[in-house]
Amino acid sequence: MLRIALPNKGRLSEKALDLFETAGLKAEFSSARALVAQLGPDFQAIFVRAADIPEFVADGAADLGVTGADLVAESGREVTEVLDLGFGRCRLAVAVPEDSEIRHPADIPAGSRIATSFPGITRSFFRELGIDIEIAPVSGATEIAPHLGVADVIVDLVSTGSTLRVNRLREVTTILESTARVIANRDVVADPERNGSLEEVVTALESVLRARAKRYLMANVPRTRLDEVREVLPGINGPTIVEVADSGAWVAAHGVVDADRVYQTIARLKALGAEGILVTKIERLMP
Ligand SMILES: Nc1ncnc2c1ncn2[C@@H]1O[C@H](COP(=O)(O)OP(=O)(O)OP(=O)(O)O)[C@@H](O)[C@H]1O
Ligand SMILES: O=P(O)(O)OC[C@H]1O[C@H](OP(=O)(O)OP(=O)(O)O)[C@H](O)[C@@H]1O
Ligand SMILES: [Mg+2]
Repeated sequence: MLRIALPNKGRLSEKALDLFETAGLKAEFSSARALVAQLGPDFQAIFVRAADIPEFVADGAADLGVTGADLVAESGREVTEVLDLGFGRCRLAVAVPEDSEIRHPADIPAGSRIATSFPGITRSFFRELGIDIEIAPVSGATEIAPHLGVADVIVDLVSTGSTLRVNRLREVTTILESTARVIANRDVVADPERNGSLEEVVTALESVLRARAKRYLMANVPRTRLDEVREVLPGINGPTIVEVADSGAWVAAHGVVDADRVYQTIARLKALGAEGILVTKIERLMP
């Protein structure tokens, strides 16, 4: 049985649980506050802080885990990244008060105090620039530090940028981009048996991610326009064409299309005389 570490709260927690559930691995808790759950028949989930997951996976306390790429980098631990989940997208940025003269990282004077909950990444970033800085460690709400006089500069996560704006801060540069990742213990990857189970989980998760980017589209189309319909609705191996009962003039065409091209595809099908167009989500998609 593989043990999977999932974030117990915060930005990644709900999306991770939802993804596993859609992939057929629903967490079964024994009680409301349980930090351990059965995950399908073959896996066990432990619920811990996202920041602790790289450590747990590197040490083998968990075989695999879901956490941010930022937290993996900050931990400095050796783990194998097996899948990019695409959500939890943010960047780790250097920011200064709006009215600061600083335009580039190189403008940051030696001796500056930098508030951050990413001391490891911040130190190595400024070491490479050859600027001596001092870290003011914080564990959240970093954006307030410059206004309290605790720091001149911050290094923190940015997604929409609204927290920076509200706190009258301006981004100077991005240190790294991050999304949620599945990471695995190196010994697990090297062990053929456990790697087999790991691959099973990854394949299931990938099938959900792939499906989320696609839609299944069905339409009744005039038989005489089938060649053109094939161009509009290419599907995986071309559209599926189904006879419509008692209708010689019409056939049904089914195909898989990119979610962001549904609108355009519908317009083109309509121009070919299509009727009864139906679009549905796909739960899982294995090529
Ligand atoms: N604004 C955001 N948009 C998208 N992803 C984010 C954002 N903030 C954080 N993340 C991602 O989620 C991860 C966990 O952040 P989260 O805020 O849930 O945890 P935390 O700050 O350690 O804990 P908490 O906020 O519960 O004290 C981050 O390391 C990052 O990968
Ligand atoms: O660019 P935005 O969309 O505004 O998002 C960025 C904010 O989100 C995160 O904080 P979170 O809400 O997790 O609070 P925290 O500082 O307590 O972790 C991050 O630390 C920023 O403060
Ligand atoms: Mg946070």
